[in-house]
Amino acid sequence: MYGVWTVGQVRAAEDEALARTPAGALMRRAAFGVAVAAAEVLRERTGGVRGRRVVLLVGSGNNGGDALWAGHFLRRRGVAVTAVLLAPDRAHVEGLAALRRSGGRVGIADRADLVIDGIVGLSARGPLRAEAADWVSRLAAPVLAVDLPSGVDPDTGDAPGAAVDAAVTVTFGARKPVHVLSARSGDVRVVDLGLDLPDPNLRVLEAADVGRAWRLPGPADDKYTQGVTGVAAGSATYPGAAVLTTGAAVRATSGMVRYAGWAADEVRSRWPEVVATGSVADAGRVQAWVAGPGLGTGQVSRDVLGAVLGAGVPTCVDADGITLLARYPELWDRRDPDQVVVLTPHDREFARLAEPLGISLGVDRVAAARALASRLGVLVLLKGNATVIAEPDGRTLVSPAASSWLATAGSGDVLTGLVGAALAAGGDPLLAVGCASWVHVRAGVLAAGGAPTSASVVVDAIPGAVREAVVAAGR
Ligand SMILES: NC(=O)C1=CN([C@@H]2O[C@H](COP(=O)(O)OP(=O)(O)OC[C@H]3O[C@@H](n4cnc5c(N)ncnc54)[C@H](OP(=O)(O)O)[C@@H]3O)[C@@H](O)[C@H]2O)[C@@H](O)CC1
Ligand SMILES: [K+]
Repeated sequence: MYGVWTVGQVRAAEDEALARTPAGALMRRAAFGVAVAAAEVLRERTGGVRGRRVVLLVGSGNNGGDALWAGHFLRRRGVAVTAVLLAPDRAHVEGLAALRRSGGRVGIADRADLVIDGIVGLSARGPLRAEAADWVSRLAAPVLAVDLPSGVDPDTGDAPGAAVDAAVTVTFGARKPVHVLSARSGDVRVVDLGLDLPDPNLRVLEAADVGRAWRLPGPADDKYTQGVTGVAAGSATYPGAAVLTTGAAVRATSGMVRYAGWAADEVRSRWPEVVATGSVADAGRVQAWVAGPGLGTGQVSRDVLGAVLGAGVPTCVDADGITLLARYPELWDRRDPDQVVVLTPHDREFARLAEPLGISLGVDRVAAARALASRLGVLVLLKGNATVIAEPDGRTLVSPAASSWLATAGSGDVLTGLVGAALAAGGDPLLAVGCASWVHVRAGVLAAGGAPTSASVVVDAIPGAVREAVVAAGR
């Protein structure tokens, strides 16, 4: 698990560190880290360092100062360095002097093996200004971003205009939200500045965390004790949603999965291990229900959702289930107040539910997810390229922006099944949902293997993803 801190938190910690270190020392440490990473990228991409060409895009602040100092360190390793000053009269004085001392040039960029983006860092506000945006839109070489990709908001990951698409970002002291919320950050490396940081604002699960938390069968377990997942999904029109949601739960645990709904025949024929019935009332005992994918929004679907919410176990509500909750808020009265409810909306479903409550999605997805979680007293998993999982008390996990292979039909149904299985297995619901999301992302990557994939293949990749996590945890 690693933490993510807001710009405000990092600034405060940096101020304290600046006060106890000699002037310029933190910047040189940061810039040295940039130079080391740049040399690595040059070696990986061109086979060497000496004689390679690096262009620095230098803005008016300390981010530009970092780039200039990094240019100075790269010059010492025989790299040809050219600095493009976007605000020549405000360029960092010591950094520019150091670059010039070591033989770096200032001028117009020509061909580059690597561009170092020092346009703007933590003081970034709004879209890039015209000249910077123009440079960014013409970039052809791979980019190493200093602290964060310019053009992306540090706290929300939003890119309101032209923005750097970094291969690598070297950040300082701590990861900030941009590094997990925007895929434009590329591969993120952190240079330690010895900052004294408070509790993180967000947390990110890693393979070993998931492997430690995932429920594995022990010698005393049978099919019931590992947590039975109930699935109320699918309809005559959408039997596939039932098959995918149920399948994800089947693949995620060795315990039992029950299905209740109109697609019982389809589910049985694809997953013979599932106990399938026509209604929630006949389904038998489960430790968690999932409801919603392909369920429909008619009166019967409404009754199904009410039955699930009142069943006295944790519930995950997705897709049509969310639409029903938005349309018929009285369904909340059916909820067992002692049981956790997880909602897994995409943006439109989020808006359907949140806007009547005065909560809009906007660019700050973390704030929006937290607001809805707190307002409804539920756990909200807001799907997106980066997935945000917020609890009513504010604890928040993020599954970082990664590959887009999971943007495929039925992918959400798979996630719902995984969440159900993780909830049924017990433990801290936030951790359970975070683990389900991690497995979903990883299964998506394994299923794709660099080429287009589909939800059924993602379902089949779930055991491989769980195995990776379990191995990482040394179990
Ligand atoms: N503090 C520390 O301990 C350490 C800090 N370090 C480094 O300092 C960085 C923060 O530096 P910083 O605060 O000097 O500002 P920075 O981000 O370079 O911005 C420069 C100026 O750009 C402008 N600008 C704003 N928005 C813009 C836009 N959209 N498009 C174009 N321009 C825009 C705005 O100037 P304005 O023109 O508005 O006057 C702003 O002042 C941090 O990210 C890290 O790299 C490291 O050395 C480690 C130690
Ligand atoms: K930058």
